[in-house]
Amino acid sequence: MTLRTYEAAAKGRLPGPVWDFLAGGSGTESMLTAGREALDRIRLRPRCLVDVSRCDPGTELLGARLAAPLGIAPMAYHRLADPEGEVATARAAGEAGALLTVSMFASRTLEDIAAAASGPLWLQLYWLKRRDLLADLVHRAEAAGFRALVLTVDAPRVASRPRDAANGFAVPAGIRAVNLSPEVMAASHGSRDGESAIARHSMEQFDASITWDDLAWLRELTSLPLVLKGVLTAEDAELAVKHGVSGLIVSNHGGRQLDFATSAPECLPEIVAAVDGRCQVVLDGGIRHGADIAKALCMGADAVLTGRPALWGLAHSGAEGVAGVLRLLIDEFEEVMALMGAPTVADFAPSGVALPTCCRT
Ligand SMILES: Cc1cc2nc3c(=O)[nH]c(=O)nc-3n(C[C@H](O)[C@H](O)[C@H](O)COP(=O)(O)O)c2cc1C
Ligand SMILES: CCCCC(=O)C(=O)O
Repeated sequence: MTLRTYEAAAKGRLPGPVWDFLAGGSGTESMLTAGREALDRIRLRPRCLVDVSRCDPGTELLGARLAAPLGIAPMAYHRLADPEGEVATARAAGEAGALLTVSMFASRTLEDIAAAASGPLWLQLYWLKRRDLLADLVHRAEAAGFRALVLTVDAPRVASRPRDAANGFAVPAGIRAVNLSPEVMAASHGSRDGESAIARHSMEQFDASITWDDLAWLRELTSLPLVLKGVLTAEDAELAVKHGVSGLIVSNHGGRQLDFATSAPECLPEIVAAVDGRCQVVLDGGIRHGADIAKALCMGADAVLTGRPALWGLAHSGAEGVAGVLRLLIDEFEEVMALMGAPTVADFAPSGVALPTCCRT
């Protein structure tokens, strides 16, 4: 099996509009390839005659032990890909020793997901106008043993996504964001020609007025560490650190938000430099090979998240498929460690990559 085989199988199994929702991007879809192209242009600089008879891909992220610097990015509605949804994903992530970030729009309850998980869980939030619902989710996540909150900051609204608009995409009736009340999620259901229900819902329910000052409200609710997802500039990384965040996820939202943005791998070096060790940094978007993990670590990331490949695995064969996808990435990463002369994650340094000019600070 390769990731391509999982992808082809998922495409074959899923209804066209669901596939388009998973695979698609915003605007001209320029960002579906931009980050990937930047990653491909980064070359590895291996060292030789290093003892690599034992390679240990293990690491720690916000105090949690991981089998490798790898996690699953937050994605809404895993039940689109498999009836067990996030419960299957959580089992697989636990088995692989990877982090799972659960979307606020998960299609299984936080409690069921936590019961199936044996590894660390983070909960992702969009800032809803209904702050009482955010507070409820945060408290439930704490009680269920989630380790961190991820606030997605690149989506004051869901961007225009031409495939979803053309399909009049709506979340199918049998699948719901069960952690939120049906009234608040109603606009996500019910197809209308030429319009994405997901985008309509976000215009109705997301609070697009929040600013840095509002983070204090979230921080006062909980002692869980706060991670911001979707930061793409040194300026915002600096502000985030000043506001006491514990981590940043450098991300283009898988090409689904701002079209023509600087891509996440291009921004990573400037963000790592701005943060200067004051919080953890995670790269997300287009991670498709173990070598991508090595490249991210060399540029100063602490870990990476992979998105769509987990859903391909889920559509292919449920928990087993997700575990297969994670195993592929981790096995490839271990091989890259050996061939790079980097037996531990700490051995990946800036000198391990030759960066194209687009990725330089
Ligand atoms: C189907 C789908 C649903 C997503 N849902 C969310 C979400 O609920 N919250 C969020 O912060 N990001 C969401 N994302 C973005 C991912 O977290 C991540 O940034 C992106 O998928 C990573 O790129 P990759 O798919 O190329 O690995 C979603 C992405 C996809 C493909
Ligand atoms: C309202 C669901 C939005 C999830 C999503 O598709 C994304 O963040 O890309």
